[in-house]
Formats: sequence, C-alpha cells, structure tokens
Amino acid sequence: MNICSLKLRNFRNYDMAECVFRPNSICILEGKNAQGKTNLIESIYYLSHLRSFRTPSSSSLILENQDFFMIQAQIESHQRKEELKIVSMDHEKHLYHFNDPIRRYSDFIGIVNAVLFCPDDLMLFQQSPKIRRRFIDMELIKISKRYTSTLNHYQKMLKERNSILKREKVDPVLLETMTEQMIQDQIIILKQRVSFLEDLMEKTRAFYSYFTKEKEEVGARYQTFISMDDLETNLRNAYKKSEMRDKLYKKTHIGIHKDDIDFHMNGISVKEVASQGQKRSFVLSMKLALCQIIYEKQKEYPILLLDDVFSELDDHRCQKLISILPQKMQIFITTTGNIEPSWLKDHKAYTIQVENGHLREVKK
Ligand SMILES: Nc1ncnc2c1ncn2[C@@H]1O[C@H](COP(=O)(O)OP(=O)(O)OP(=O)(O)O)[C@@H](O)[C@H]1O
Repeated sequence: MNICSLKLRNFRNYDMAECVFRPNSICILEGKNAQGKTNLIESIYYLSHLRSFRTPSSSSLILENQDFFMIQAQIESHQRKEELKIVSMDHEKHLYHFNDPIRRYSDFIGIVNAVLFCPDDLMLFQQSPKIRRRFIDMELIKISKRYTSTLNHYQKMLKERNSILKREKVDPVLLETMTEQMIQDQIIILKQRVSFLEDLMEKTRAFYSYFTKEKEEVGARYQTFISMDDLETNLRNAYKKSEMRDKLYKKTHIGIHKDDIDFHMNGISVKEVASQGQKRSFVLSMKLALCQIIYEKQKEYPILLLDDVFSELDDHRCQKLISILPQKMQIFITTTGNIEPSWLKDHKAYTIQVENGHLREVKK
C-alpha cells in the first residue's frame, strides 16, 4: 500500500500543504525541531485510525484560529486507486471515499493501513492495561471485520448488563440473556487476541534477535480471568460465581474489558528489567512483526511511520533496522538530520525538507 499524494488544510501547523510521495520507497522527513515532521506523520496515522496518537481531542489538531481541518489523500492499494477525505469541524468528522460520504467509522478505518512507531510507544510497558488492550484492539480492528463487530457488540452488551444491574429490581431473564451474549462474544475475542499475540511474538522474537547483539528472549503473555481450555464452560462458571458480587455492587466485575498483556524479557516483566534501548528494540521488533502479519493477511505491506526512531539506538541497531526494512514497503522516517546516507544504500530513498509547515523535496 502506498500513499501517492496528500493535501492538508489547517492541520496542526500546516495551513495549506500538498505533497506527492514515491511508492515503495523510504521518505526521509528532515527538519529542525518543531517544524511539522511529526504533524505530517500524524495526519497519515489519522487517515488510518481516525484518531491521533498524541491527543484524544480532534480540535487541538486544527490550526490555531481556524475552525476545521481537512486531510485528503490518494492511496494505491492492490493496484487500485482510492481517494479519501476527512473534514473535522465542530467536534464532528465527515468522511468521504471518492467524494461519497461514509457514515460508519468502521467502514473507513483500515482503508489506509499504517503502522506507527513513536517514542511514546515505550510507555506501552509502563502504562495502564487499558493502553495495552487498545494496542491489540486497534491492530485486530484493522485486520479483522469479525473482530471489530464482535468487540462493538460486546461493549454494547456490557453497557446493557451494567444498566440492568443498576435497576432497583434486577430482571433475571434479561441478565442471563446479556451474560450469554457476552460469553459468546468473549469466546471469539479471546481466541483472536491470544492467537494474534502468539503470532506477533513469534515474529517479534525473530526481528529482535536479528537487530540486537544480545541474547535476551522476549515474549508476551495474555492475562485473562479464566483458563483458555473449555472456554465456554469456564466463562459460564465464572459469571455464575460473580453474579452475587455484580448484583451487590451493581456492575460487571469480570470480562475481557479488564484483561492485560504481560510483556517480558528473559521471563521477567519488561518494565522491571529492560533498558530504554532494549524497550525501543522490543517495540520496534513488534512493529515490524505487525507489518509482516498484515502482509501475510492482506498480501501487501502497510505504510510504516517511524517517528524519531533513531534517538537512543546505537549505530549498530540503526543500521540493522534499516537493513531489515522491506524494500517493497512505503516508509516515512522523521529526523533532524542524523541519518548516515550509507545506511540507505540498499533502499530507494528521498528526502523532504520540512520547514515551518512547508514541504519541499531536496536532492541529497
Ligand atoms: N493546532 C496547532 N496549530 C498551530 N500550530 C500547531 C498546532 N499544533 C502543533 N503546532 C505546532 O507544530 C509544531 C510542532 O510540530 P511537530 O510536532 O511536527 O514537530 P517536529 O518537526 O516533529 O519536531 P521534533 O523534531 O522536535 O519532534 C510546533 O511549532 C507547534 O507549535
């Protein structure tokens, strides 16, 4: 998949910008600090995920003193051209595919498939379980329509179940119906999450051992409230056991909305043992593994966005990283200018200078 062209209006520090990108190449976005390199990456990420990776509020993406932003792009996917447009104003997003309005976000997410690495990803190991669940959900949403609809349904049923529990008199038939639907949804969600994580870790280990010299063994364990064998019976028993407590405190205490992922290195939790460089290598390996999974499932690579990837990596790891980037993948890398041209010798690469919200291709 390639993004062929991008138009921005009032997005962050871009009042009006247009740029053409080369397919299956590395695009180096070079510029001094605070010029708009990450903002550009953010606009491509937004096309893919309909949310920013830096802020939950769409209004902070609008250029100061303006009342809307627009992102427009031409995408090439499976030899087909796609035209996408997002206009965000008054806290609402208006989505268009070839100028036809799209009402459901889930019909838009995934048309552009972008995988991002940014320095804040290292917080994945530190932050709350919600962030780790969101990580796995966002990736599965992009590759499985069934996962998306089941997760949406589960969240609806969970809300319903909680509202039933809050009533003065709890209707036992309604409660059982909701619980049963949640059980069926969770069987699908749990199986997909666990198998996705296994696949992701198998590939992550291969990348990690390639671009680090050390011999650490990295992995991840999915942590849920029941054992994974005979899921249906285990789930039913768990909900039966929790019913009294749920009724007493008027909310659902168990479910996949509380699960977590334990990332580990040599069997010890990453947040306890890993150095910054090791965490960075682990996350990067995971992102490359993700690209590989997407390639296997969709027969084309996603767009890879690498924001400030080289700080804190030693030269050996930087070179290794570039050498394992697939040549058939479109990649955007932001830098203040610390990329050695020799690292890029096996790739098609070009440089776009980013200066105060203006883009200009430069010869290197
Ligand atoms: N809504 C907005 N309106 C106007 N300017 C904005 C808005 N949001 C961010 N900016 C400006 O964008 C600039 C930051 O851009 P960006 O985060 O892309 O920097 P960068 O080029 O990646 O820099 P660094 O190398 O330091 O990471 C800052 O000058 C900031 O003030």
